[in-house]
Amino acid sequence: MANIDTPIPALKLNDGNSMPMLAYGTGTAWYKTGDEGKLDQAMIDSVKTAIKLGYTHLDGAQMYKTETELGIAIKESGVPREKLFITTKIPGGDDIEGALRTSLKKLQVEYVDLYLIHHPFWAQSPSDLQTAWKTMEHVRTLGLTKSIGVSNFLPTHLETILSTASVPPVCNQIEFHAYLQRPDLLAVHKKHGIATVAYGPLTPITKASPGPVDEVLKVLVKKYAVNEAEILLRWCLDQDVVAVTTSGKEQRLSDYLRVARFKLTPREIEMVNERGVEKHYRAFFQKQFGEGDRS
Ligand SMILES: NC(=O)C1=CN([C@@H]2O[C@H](COP(=O)(O)OP(=O)(O)OC[C@H]3O[C@@H](n4cnc5c(N)ncnc54)[C@H](O)[C@@H]3O)[C@@H](O)[C@H]2O)C=CC1
Ligand SMILES: O=CCc1c[nH]c2ccccc12
Repeated sequence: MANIDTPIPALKLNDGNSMPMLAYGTGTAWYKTGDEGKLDQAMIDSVKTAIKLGYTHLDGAQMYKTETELGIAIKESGVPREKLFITTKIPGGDDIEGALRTSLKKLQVEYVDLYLIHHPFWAQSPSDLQTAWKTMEHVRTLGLTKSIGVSNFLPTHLETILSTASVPPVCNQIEFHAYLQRPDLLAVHKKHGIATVAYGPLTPITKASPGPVDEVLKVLVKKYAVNEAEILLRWCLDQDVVAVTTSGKEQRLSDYLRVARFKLTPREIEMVNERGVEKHYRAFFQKQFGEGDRS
């Protein structure tokens, strides 16, 4: 039974669909480096726990090699398909329709809610991205996904696909937290009505700890009687950014849901932002961005 007394808000997307603003991720903590066929029962149990607690937005990817586990958990949860928001991602631009059909089989669903191009770094030329985006539009028309979007795209990649797109991406899933605020990229999102979806939202208290936002977090933790993670997740939501987090610990998953119960003030968001820009930290795709790049 769901333990949410206050529902997680949803964000309206530019194609009219809605996305729950807190997601459970099946990548970090769960992705496999080895044999995809070896089932991870701990992950299945954790996804079922998350769904039981009230998570409806589940973030997957072909690259994580965990779509089969995600599919089993969804099926065993007993929650009707239409109550869930399921995302998965294709790593590159080859055979997008075939890759999506394979993902759907593993996920044991007829359609996903959101299909993303995981990153743009495989493309050799702008036309590679444009061709891939046309195929994304095609799989949406076929009804294999309700919405289409991208991940880890920079302004130049977005402008490239937008210049030939019939349907714009609903979102760009990016690393986003107090130490990687990416104002230029978010301005492009805003200009085109593209939602920002944050992965790595807890980085300031995990990989990049200690740091300059710690003092502000301490004050806000006391004021709202929650923990640091919840402040960081709420900091996303209060800037209209969807947060994708994860944990194998039921208590943490349960705690995160308290984000629905409070709001930060504009001044509190600003305080986190002001201290956050004092430090730069990128956990993912460092090689592709290059040392010290802040975009
Ligand atoms: N599109 C992309 O390229 C990427 C997408 N993702 C997606 O986002 C999801 C979440 O990514 P993360 O970086 O893991 O998000 P995150 O920054 O929310 O970190 C979650 C991790 O922090 C740990 N944690 C939580 N509270 C903690 C505490 N107080 N102390 C120490 N550790 C704590 C959790 O156990 C979990 O392992 C992934 O599972 C995946 O679905 C993640 C990375 C890249
Ligand atoms: O999506 C998160 C980051 C990432 C990029 N490549 C891989 C491969 C396997 C797991 C995670 C990732």
